[in-house]
Amino acid sequence: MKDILDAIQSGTATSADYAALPLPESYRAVTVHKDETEMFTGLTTRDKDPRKSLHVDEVPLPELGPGEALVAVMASSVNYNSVWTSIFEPLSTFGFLERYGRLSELTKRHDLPYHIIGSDLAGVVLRTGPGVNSWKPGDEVVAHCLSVELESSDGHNDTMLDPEQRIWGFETNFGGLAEIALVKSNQLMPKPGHLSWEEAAAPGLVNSTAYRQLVSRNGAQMKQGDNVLIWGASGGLGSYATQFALAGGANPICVVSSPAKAEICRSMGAEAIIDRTAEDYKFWKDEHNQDPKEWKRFGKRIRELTGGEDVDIVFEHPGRETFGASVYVTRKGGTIVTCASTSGYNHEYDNRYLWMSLKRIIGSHFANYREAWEANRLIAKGKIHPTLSKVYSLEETGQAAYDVHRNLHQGKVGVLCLAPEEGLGVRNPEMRARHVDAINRFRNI
Ligand SMILES: C/C=C/C(=O)SCCNC(=O)CCNC(=O)[C@H](O)C(C)(C)COP(=O)(O)OP(=O)(O)OC[C@H]1O[C@@H](n2cnc3c(N)ncnc32)[C@H](O)[C@@H]1OP(=O)(O)O
Ligand SMILES: NC(=O)C1=CN([C@@H]2O[C@H](COP(=O)(O)OP(=O)(O)OC[C@H]3O[C@@H](n4cnc5c(N)ncnc54)[C@H](OP(=O)(O)O)[C@@H]3O)[C@@H](O)[C@H]2O)C=CC1
Repeated sequence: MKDILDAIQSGTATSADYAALPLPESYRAVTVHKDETEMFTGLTTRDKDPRKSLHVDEVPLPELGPGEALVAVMASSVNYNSVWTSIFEPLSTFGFLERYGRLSELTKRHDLPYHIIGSDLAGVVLRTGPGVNSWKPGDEVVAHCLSVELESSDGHNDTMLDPEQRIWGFETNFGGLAEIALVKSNQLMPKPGHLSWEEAAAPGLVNSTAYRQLVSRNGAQMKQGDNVLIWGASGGLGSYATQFALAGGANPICVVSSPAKAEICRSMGAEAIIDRTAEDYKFWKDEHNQDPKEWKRFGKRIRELTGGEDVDIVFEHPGRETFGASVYVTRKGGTIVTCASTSGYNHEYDNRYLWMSLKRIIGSHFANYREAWEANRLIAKGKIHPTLSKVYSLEETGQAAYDVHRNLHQGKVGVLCLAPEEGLGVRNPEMRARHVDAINRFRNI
């Protein structure tokens, strides 16, 4: 592993040098263990502690198959799907690995008693399998997390519709929170040269998801002037949704839960901000009943901030706690676009406000190949910036996931894998200098 790191750090190693480097037989990786899936039984979601279930293990290097690449991972990031994996909710991810393992001889590799997690990476290609022509050892890359087989016609217009669509590092093994990762080569994209390894690894999953959800024709098709209500506007998804709204000429209405988070949104350029803690919205009177008066109070606040207008689009992901309010405050003919249910997946809303006002609910999940590429291109062009706040070591991944689970973080939380320190890997310092304030906006707050 030291030789690999030396080659990356040298800045002069050629593709042939990388190809000649021997690969280690094993590497360090963040895992959950199959024999621990019941460890939190009886605890509330909040009390399930990722620091107890996430391990750093020495694991054997997987065999490289056709169309695949092994990547030396310099940095990765924590996504909420890793939190779900670590607390074994809503399901243990070992069921996904078993199902994938039944597909073919090659996919059997994924069905193991440990799950190497992580759905983002920035690093360097070490080896490519048969049939890979676009990438070679030594290429500096990021990887998006869409894994598809593409053997069915269903996925050929929109790769997210492939019946064998999976999220790498969540529904497949050999994820990015590790020193080496196994990906399909069509997950690879060029690493933006103006970013360090940990900055480049931060946006991938959430940026691509927010792009499809808000911008793409498969999502809400946001346009100039739209009022866009963004829940968790300084969080993982929300910090990119806010940037897309601002860059696309829309008017974000940012919902956050503290003055510090409100300040981050303001510094991104948002003007309409609602602190949900300060304003103390209680959309649920008790476990079973919502309070439409609170939806109305929330809607009135939005109207105050927009000069009397309702929202064209709601960027939804909190789920059960907010969904009734989201449907209510959307304007006639508007769109609620949802990709998640952090607070519970059995949503309740008053359907009269949906059909009588001709609103639409759109389900959205990650992004297809093209959308992920376009989202990464916006990062590479400096139009959208990483929202990295804090960086942990691989050993501290449990703590990093705990921070995200407990909503103690801002934006994105990074993890150094092979990178010995922060700030390495910048290849275009001139471009970086032009954007450095925006790149650092979320740091250390
Ligand atoms: C990028 C980052 C993303 C995120 O962070 S997202 C947040 C984290 N993700 C989650 O929380 C999602 C976790 N996943 C799940 O909870 C489950 O994964 C799903 C609920 C999405 C699906 O559950 P399942 O049990 O896989 O699906 P089923 O459809 O209930 O069961 C599969 C069996 O049901 C059959 N079936 C499917 N549709 C129908 C139908 N319409 N009529 C009859 N049967 C149906 C199938 O064929 C299959 O059958 P057979 O087991 O024999 O293969
Ligand atoms: N389907 C897909 O492709 C994807 C789905 N997801 C899912 O989306 C969800 C959010 O992910 P991500 O943005 O990375 O997570 P983060 O935790 O980084 O951000 C979410 C933010 O939402 C806000 N929030 C959380 N709970 C509530 C609540 N009950 N009511 C109102 N606001 C709330 C919080 O902001 P504040 O406290 O400031 O209000 C929080 O910071 C997760 O469930 C994740 O699994 C994520 C990426 C892709």
